[in-house]
Amino acid sequence: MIDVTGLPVAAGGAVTVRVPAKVNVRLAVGPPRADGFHDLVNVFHAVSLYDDVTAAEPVEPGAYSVRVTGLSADQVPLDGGNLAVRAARALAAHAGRAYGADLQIRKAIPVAGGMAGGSADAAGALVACNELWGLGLTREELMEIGGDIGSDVPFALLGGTAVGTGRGERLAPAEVGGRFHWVFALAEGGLSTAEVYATCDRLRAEAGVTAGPPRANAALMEALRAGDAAALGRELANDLQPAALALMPGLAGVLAAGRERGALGAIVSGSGPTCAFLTGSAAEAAALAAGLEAAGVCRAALTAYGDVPGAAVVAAAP
Ligand SMILES: C[C@](O)(CO)[C@H](O)COP(=O)(O)OP(=O)(O)OC[C@H]1O[C@@H](n2ccc(N)nc2=O)[C@H](O)[C@@H]1O
Ligand SMILES: Nc1ncnc2c1ncn2[C@@H]1O[C@H](COP(=O)(O)OP(=O)(O)OP(=O)(O)O)[C@@H](O)[C@H]1O
Repeated sequence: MIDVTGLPVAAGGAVTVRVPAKVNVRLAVGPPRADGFHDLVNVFHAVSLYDDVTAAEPVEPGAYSVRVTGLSADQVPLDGGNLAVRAARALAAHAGRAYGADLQIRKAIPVAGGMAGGSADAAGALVACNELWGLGLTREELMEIGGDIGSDVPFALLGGTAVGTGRGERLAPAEVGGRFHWVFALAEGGLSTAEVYATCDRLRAEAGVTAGPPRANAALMEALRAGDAAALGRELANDLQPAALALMPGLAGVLAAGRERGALGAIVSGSGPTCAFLTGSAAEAAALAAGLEAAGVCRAALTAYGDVPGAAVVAAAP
């Protein structure tokens, strides 16, 4: 592992929180709002790819530092723009105290990949610092603070499967009747979430389409409830997919490669460019991942299952 900052590891107490990635099994996007965001019906599903966030005593009193290791660590900002640092600062401001923290992030969630890796790190920092500083805030209170950092942050705290409305920050947990097995094909490079939403608006305008309010899908919710992978595969839908494909045309070939190899469903994950494939079992997922890698259509193909719980403390040292 590479320590990209070379900062010393802080002495004293430390709390480590594990946070899952997400895939959106339905992402229905309404027209742009006056504040620049879009109303959504966003069915989040947490999957077993995790970032670990450790919060320790600050290197200097009141200071925030961050070190990042793991997958594409060199693409993650190390200044105040890091979403984990922003979240820790927001929590300290909420508490009205000048705490400071030394944050360590071990990344396994692709950066700028449409799987909410940055949001996961923000959620991890909120849970870890809440514990480190002994604040005792509830998960609901942390979700409120997290919603101001990013639309996906409250879900990273909640986990499981949930329907997000508003910007995606208002969550209602959904029932899931079984384990779903996924393959995630990682792309070279990332996509900017804001640019993908803007491209969605542009493509709709060019096609003369006026988007109505985003709508739920009863058949999808029933497939989740029944644990029926074949039915879920048929109902997967992402309104941002045409925009992601317009910005990265090669993704169409990745989706086709997964379908040809028997995936039950193939979709761009969130704002992309990661492509998600649903399969019928862990063995099918492993075979599909190997097939996609052998075909050379992606940077790497990872297997994971869902759903899994949201941000949780996995280690704490006094
Ligand atoms: C694509 C998804 O990942 C699906 O879960 C999310 O909608 C994006 O969530 P996120 O990365 O947390 O995004 P935010 O940090 O809240 O917003 C980044 C940018 O995405 C656009 N954005 C985001 C959410 C939303 N409901 N409407 C939007 O138009 C806005 O341009 C915004 O400035
Ligand atoms: N801790 C962090 N981890 C990853 N990216 C971060 C972090 N903090 C800030 N960023 C910035 O945020 C950008 C988006 O990162 P992120 O990995 O959250 O994208 P994403 O997975 O596409 O998110 P989403 O699915 O929520 O749209 C990155 O390009 C990076 O510059």
